Amino acid sequence: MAPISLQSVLYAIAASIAYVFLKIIYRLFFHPLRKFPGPKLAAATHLYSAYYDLCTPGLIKRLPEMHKQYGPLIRIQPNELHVADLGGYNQIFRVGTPFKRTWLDMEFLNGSLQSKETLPETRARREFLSPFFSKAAILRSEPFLHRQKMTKFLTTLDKASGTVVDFFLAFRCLTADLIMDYCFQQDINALDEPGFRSETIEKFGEGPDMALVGTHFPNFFSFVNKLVSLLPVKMQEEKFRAIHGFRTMQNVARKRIEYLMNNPEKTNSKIPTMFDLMLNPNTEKGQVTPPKAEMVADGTLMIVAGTDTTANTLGTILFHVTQSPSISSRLLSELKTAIPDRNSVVDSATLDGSAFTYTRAIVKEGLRLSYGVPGRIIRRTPPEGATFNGYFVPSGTSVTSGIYLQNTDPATFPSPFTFDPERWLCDAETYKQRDRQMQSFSRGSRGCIGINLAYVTLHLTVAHLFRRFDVQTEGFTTEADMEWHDCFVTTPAGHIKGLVKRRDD
Ligand code: HEM
Repeated sequence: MAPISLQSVLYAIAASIAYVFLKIIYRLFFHPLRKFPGPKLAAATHLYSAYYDLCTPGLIKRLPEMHKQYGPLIRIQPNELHVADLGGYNQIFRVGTPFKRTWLDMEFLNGSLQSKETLPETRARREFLSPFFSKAAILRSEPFLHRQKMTKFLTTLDKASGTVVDFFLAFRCLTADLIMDYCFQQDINALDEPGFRSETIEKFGEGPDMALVGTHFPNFFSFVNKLVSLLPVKMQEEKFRAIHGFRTMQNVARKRIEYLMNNPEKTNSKIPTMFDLMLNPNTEKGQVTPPKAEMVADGTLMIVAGTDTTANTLGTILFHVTQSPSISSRLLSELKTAIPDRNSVVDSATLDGSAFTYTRAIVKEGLRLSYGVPGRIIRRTPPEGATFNGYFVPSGTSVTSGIYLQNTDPATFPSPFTFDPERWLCDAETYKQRDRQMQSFSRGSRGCIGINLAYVTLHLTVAHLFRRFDVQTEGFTTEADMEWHDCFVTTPAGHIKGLVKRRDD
């Protein structure tokens, strides 16, 4: 083969530069989205939003300012618009929406519910899962699940009284054990690890760091993933710690599925797992058992989707409550009246009663300020296109609208960044309006399937943690530790830690 000449290399470089230049000219002056306002650099290249997402706390935090400057519908990528108002959000995410999800190749989640792009595929999978996540199903399992895990969590804290506890890890151990036990009737006993230092949880926690790299550079991300998968397993797990976390979770799910497949008589237990339901499809309804790899991916998805989100909300609540003497004393006074015996464990139905109104308001405000999945949840316009704010948006355009923006809308939530549970103690009509604006669990056909499980976990943890313990975060956790960046879920800069003291009364 003849050697490549310097001249050919120079031609290739010149051709690449010309290609990029022409592409930018096209995007700025001929692209169907050319008339939409926004920074010119964002319209010219994906690198604009990639820079803000990967090198700053996230593009999402710049969006309020950008909307103020350019209006309610702005171009934030060559082929992506961002919608600011609630009407636009509801249009994209409503029940039966024709907007398709955009899925990026992610090894551990391919085939899961979240990877389904179209509504019929989503419905088929959710039909299996929705009854499993219903409020009634979660309440049925509470004596075997939440009561036991909560008791373990509180006992460990009792033993830690007088010491500083890393609640970032403690909440993740609690939520991971709960979700795995609920979904698979097996967990990793993370709550048993001294100091809540579960190796799997710590490694798993590094997963979100890579999430936005995948969003901005999907081909590169997928290429690197494939290369990594060729390395010896030990090296993969040492050098890419999140992979070890994911594999451990996958193995727990796979083991359960294989056990049930080999012991079909066990799949009719009174408290079924999500896999029992999938392995016993209702053929009259046209249900079909998903392939094993997809069931494993769904198992992994539940842990990915439910662990950090719920733990982040608990961290947000712990920080704000412990930093405000007026909020913490009002909460404690409610809890002491409603749970006179410090050591008793009440059930979640009791927490729905009027004796716990302030506790629930705290959870609601914690959900608002922890933002769920704060950033751009990407959807594509349907073949017929769509109209936002009177402007036609052509078919196949990516449109996004972030939860962060909705949850901090100052018109609905005055002083939006202040943790103020009182805002939820309002008349029914105002509550409804604020609730409609808050999107922590998103909405519609792709809204959070784990919402009931999340609420039960949040109510029980907040009520019992604050009833039994005095936690002092001041001096151990700073505002800077709580500053988050967007990694698909919110990821705080530091760990929330606090000195735990057992209450005597
Ligand atoms: C405070 C806790 C939680 C918050 C704030 C939250 C928030 C969200 C949000 C915003 C979405 C929509 C994401 C999107 O459209 O891409 C979502 C989806 C989802 N959530 Fe949650 N979540 C929480 C807890 C849970 C729990 C406990 C589980 C299950 C164990 C769970 C399972 C899921 C699943 C499977 C989806 C994907 C649904 C689909 O694609 O159709 N979540 N969650």
